[in-house]
Amino acid sequence: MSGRLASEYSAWKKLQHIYDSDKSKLILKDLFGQDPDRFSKFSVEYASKDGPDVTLLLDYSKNLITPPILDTLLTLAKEAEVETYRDKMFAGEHINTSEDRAVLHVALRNFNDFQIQEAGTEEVNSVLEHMKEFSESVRNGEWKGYTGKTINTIVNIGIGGSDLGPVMVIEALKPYSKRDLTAHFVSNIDGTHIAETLRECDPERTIFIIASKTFTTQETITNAETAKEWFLSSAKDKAHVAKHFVALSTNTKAVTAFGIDEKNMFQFWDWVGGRYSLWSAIGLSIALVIGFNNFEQLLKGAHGMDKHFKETPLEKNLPVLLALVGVWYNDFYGAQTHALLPYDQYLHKFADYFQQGDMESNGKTVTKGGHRVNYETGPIIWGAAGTNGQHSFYQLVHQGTKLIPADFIAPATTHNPIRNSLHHRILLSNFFAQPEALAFGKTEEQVRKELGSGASEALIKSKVFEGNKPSNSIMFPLLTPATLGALVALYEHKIFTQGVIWGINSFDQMGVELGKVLAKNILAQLEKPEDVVGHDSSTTGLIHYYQKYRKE
Ligand SMILES: O=P(O)(O)OC[C@H]1O[C@H](O)[C@H](O)[C@@H](O)[C@@H]1O
Repeated sequence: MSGRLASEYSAWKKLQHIYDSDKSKLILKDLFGQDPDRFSKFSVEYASKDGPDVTLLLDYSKNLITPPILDTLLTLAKEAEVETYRDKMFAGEHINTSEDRAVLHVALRNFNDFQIQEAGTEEVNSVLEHMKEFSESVRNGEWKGYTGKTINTIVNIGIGGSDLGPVMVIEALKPYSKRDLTAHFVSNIDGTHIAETLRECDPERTIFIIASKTFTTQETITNAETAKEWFLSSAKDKAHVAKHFVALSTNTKAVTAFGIDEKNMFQFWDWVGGRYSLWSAIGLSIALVIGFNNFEQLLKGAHGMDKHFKETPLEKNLPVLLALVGVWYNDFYGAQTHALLPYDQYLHKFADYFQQGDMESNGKTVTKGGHRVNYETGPIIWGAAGTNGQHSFYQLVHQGTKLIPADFIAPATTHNPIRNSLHHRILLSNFFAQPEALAFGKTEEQVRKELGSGASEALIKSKVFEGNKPSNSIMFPLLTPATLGALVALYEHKIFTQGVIWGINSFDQMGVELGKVLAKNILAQLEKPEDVVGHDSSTTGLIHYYQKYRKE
């Protein structure tokens, strides 16, 4: 994050040289054959030092690396001053330079451990206390709606970072949820989203959580106004809004202007990036659904990983290792994407969540110093829960022409050990088999032997698996709140580390602005064809097509 071009580091040049000269020798089958200890050399087990017990195993042995390559990658991290910038982040320095802000999501889950100097951090505990009181009173039925009934539904209205984190966590921690409290999430401006949700809500028993850091996001404010209108069509009296609407924001003025009482507002601060905000007041829906104690466990699990990231030498540092092997494929092998493949149905939103987390953070073309990069930055993140992906896109991962590094993630035990864990054993057998198949493939000789004489050459060729496809495997005993916290923090710090190496600012999102501005301008032109001015012929043609059919 020094803003230097990564390609100027001597370790980068060395890596390029190694790649050019040794690429053909980097064959997983051979690397494993040559070194029976490869797994123990290239795996690390993380155990939390204090707080809730969390253990995580990272096996990165199925990567196209050797000890000298890993050493050079570690040198690259040193040269890029990953440790210095990490310490700057924890110290509250304004490492988000374009917005002149600190980056302190770690302060939200700090529990007074690290010394952090930044205005607002001293208020973290009181906001947590407010979240605790509120979530408990809703959960235990003390909080009543305007007709005196208890609350059975919450609707979080927010988008991007004010939506994806809570959605992912609530899905992931379903075993801990209060089953008689339904949580809905409305994000899209498409009226269908709120209309379909409101059909399932009873105005007397629903709380709307308006989640927006800025409280200016068009989608969220429009959806919130629609929800308020819908609510008031039953409740009539505006005074009832206080029982049914709360806000999560940094913008007190806009919240009160919307009509939400300041005491129903849960504050956070500009040093919390949207995509890093699930740990803040934005996590209120999480606390409501899984209970405050479990929310706190989530935070503590993340804090354990923060400590690990902050205090562990780079060669044993999980986020750093994940980041470095990622850089190896992204920048030297030319891999365009990175797949997140959790073998846990509860983690089915994990890849969606980190699409924003990673792509909004590291999808940049200029360094902090304003230079255009001459290498690749953030990868395209995608994925789906195993085994579903196996029956759709794995064909391409196994036999397609692209190199797709992947992280396989699985819990050793399940919350649903039905049929004596039969399902889980089958799930895990796939979790073990897929990285093995990707790495080691199936040779033409094997196929020939299997098919016997008479098989056509074309058929033989089509059944060959070239192998040598890299992956990481991450395992943990069970998906608990604390484990999930650690897992999410692991990826957050991976993203940070890569951003530092690439010299970019991982904490702004200028790339989302242009479309917003153009949409605002177009909205004002939608009424009449003669208003449509200042566009290219394609955009004009599309708007005219809409105007032919519009009914309102
Ligand atoms: O929380 P809000 O201020 O409503 O922002 C919601 C989202 O919208 C923006 O366009 C950003 O790209 C996201 O980073 C942010 O999470």
